Amino acid sequence: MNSQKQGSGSEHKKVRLISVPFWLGSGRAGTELGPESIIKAGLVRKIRSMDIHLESEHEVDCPIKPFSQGTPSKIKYLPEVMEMSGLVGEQVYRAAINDSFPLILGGDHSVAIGSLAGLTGHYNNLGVIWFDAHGDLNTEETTPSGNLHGMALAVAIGKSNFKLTDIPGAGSLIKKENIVIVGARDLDPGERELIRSEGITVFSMHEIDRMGIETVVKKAIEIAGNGTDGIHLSFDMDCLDPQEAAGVGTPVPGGLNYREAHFALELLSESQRVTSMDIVEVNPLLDYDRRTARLAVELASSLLGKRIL
Ligand SMILES: NC(=[NH2+])NCCC[C@H](N)C(=O)O
Ligand SMILES: [Mn+2]
Ligand SMILES: [Mn+2]
Repeated sequence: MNSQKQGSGSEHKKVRLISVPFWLGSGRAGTELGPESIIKAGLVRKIRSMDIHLESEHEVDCPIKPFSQGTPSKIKYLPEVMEMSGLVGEQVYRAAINDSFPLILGGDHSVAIGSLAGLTGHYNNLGVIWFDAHGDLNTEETTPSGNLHGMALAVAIGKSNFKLTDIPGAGSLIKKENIVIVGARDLDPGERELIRSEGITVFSMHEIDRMGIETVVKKAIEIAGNGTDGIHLSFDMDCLDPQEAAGVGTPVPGGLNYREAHFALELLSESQRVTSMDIVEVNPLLDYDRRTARLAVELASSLLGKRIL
C-alpha cells in the first residue's frame, strides 16, 4: 500500500488527532489517561485558535485490559501491543494518505510502533527524531523490565525478534542511519552496545550541554531529513526535566528545560520537514495539576507553528 509521497511538512493545514489510551507497554497504569488529559488541558482549543484545520479526532479502541496472561513470557503484553499497533497504524496511515498531519496522543511509548507501522505504509523512507531520556533500544535479550515501550526503537529498526514489519500494514523497517535520539541520559548496557555497534546517532544531554540545543536540533534534522520523505517526531515527555514534567512514568533527572524544549520544537517547525508527531508517556496520575499535559499542549502548538510574535 505504498503510495509514495514526498512530504514537505509545510504549514500543516490539516491535523488529525489520534488518541491512543494505552499503558500495557509500560508496565504501569496511568498513561491510558494521557490523551484525555492532554485534550482537557486545551489541545483542541489551542489548535483551533491557530490557522489550522483540525480535521478530525479519533480514539483508537485499543486493549486496556490485558488478555495475554495465559501466555507468560519475559516480554509483557506482546499480543496487546501488537493489536494496538495494528489499530493505530491503520488510523495513522489513513491520515497520512489524506495529506493530514497525524498527531498521535499516547499512551506509553509503545504506541510509536503503531505510528511507524502506519507511516511506513505511506512513506518509503522515513526519518525519525526520538526525544527521550531513554534509548528505547532494548531487545528481548537486553530488556531489564520486559516493558515494550523500552524496546520501541529496536522494534522499528528490526533489532529485536518482534519487528515493525510484523504489524499488518507496515511498510519497511526504519533505517538506522535515519534515526536520531535526542535528550538521552538513562541507557541500559545492552542499549549502549547496540548504539555503538549499529552507529546510531544519539545526542545525549552531554552533547546538548556542550553544543546547545540549537546545534543539536539542526544536526538532528540534517541527519533524519537527509534523503528521507519526511520526519516523524516521537516525543517522549520524559525528555524534559522532571521539574517541568513530573507526570511521566519513568522520570530521570537532568533533562531538557522549558525553553530548550520549546526552542527545539520551534526549530523543527521552521524546518518544515516534520510530517507527523507522537506525544507519549503523559501519566496524569503522577502529575501535579495537569502541568505535564498543559506543557504537552504548548509544545505541540510550537511544533504546529505557534510563535511568540
Ligand atoms: N519509553 C520509555 N519511557 N521507556 C523507558 C524504558 C526504561 C528501560 N530502559 C526499560 O527498558 O525498561
Ligand atoms: Mn520513550
Ligand atoms: Mn523515556
